Amino acid sequence: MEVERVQDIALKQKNANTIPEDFIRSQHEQPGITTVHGAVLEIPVIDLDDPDEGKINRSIINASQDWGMFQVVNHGIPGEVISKFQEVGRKFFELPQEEKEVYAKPSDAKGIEGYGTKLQKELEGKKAWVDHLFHKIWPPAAINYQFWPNNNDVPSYREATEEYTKYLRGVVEKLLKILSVGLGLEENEAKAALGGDDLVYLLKINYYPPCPQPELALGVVDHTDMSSITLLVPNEVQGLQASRDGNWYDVKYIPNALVIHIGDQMQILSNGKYKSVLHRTTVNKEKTRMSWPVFIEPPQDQEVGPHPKLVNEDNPPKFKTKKFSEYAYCKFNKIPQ
Ligand SMILES: O=C(O)CCC(=O)C(=O)O
Ligand SMILES: [Fe+2]
Repeated sequence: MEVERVQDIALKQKNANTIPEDFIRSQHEQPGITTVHGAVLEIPVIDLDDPDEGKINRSIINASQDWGMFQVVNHGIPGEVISKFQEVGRKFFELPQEEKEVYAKPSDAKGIEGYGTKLQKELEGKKAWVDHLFHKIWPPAAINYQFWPNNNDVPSYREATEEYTKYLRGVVEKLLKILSVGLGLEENEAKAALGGDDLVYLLKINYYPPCPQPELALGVVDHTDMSSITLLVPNEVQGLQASRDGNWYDVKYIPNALVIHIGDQMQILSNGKYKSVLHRTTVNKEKTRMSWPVFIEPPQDQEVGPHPKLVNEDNPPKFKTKKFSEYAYCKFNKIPQ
């Protein structure tokens, strides 16, 4: 095995009560110092079953401009569909290490699908307290089943994940329509400009083992998602934080709610009207935190830029138009866009 998994490091450190040096963040990042506690500001929670549709639409549009993040409840995905989907993901991470390694991202493979741990070089010398499994879940032609835990390793993984995907697609369609109308476009125009029915749903399962010094470490470090939007379900352990005006706020855990992030491609499409949210995750001393973001991404060859109907002489484009693959390459390699 080339990379040491955080899950293994956590087991070794359990009795030491300390974390290895390369997980200790600099002071300006340490959650123990930088989190605003008892915050008055709260990320909006939106009821998708509210009889007042205008209110739902306005709340989503406002939250996307203001925070770039919100939670939705009564979204139509049954609680047991979410629980089963989460249970099979948890079962994967409970497999013996060598069985998980079968699904590891091959080091020479293009793309990011597979089981993995961020390499140090990607994080400027610091390590993040998290392992992950990435694989696509939609559309069917884009799926690589080699990265889905098979039935011998995790029974029902495929059924539970497909069931969740089916319901999630309904929520994605709904949100993209609302966001499109919020820009003054026809309801299908935002989706069409992002890749239409070729939009890729990329699942990531994050596994954050217990961390002896959670105030010094971070799970996923601060970033914006590259996606158009991201829909996420966490487990019950607090950890997600959003940044606003330079401060970090906890995103309250609400059972069965979906957390929605506006990602970079939606910010670009909207010419900056919607904000791609800066966020990060903290870890817990006793408990394992997990989360299941699904990134709704343009296909690799899709050109994305400010929508032509939103730019003119008075409103020049604030972002370049480029292929999603090129955007992703620049982001990974920290090349200015
Ligand atoms: O774990 C979470 O709640 C968020 C993770 C995240 O932001 C990511 O994986 O991009
Ligand atoms: Fe993220």
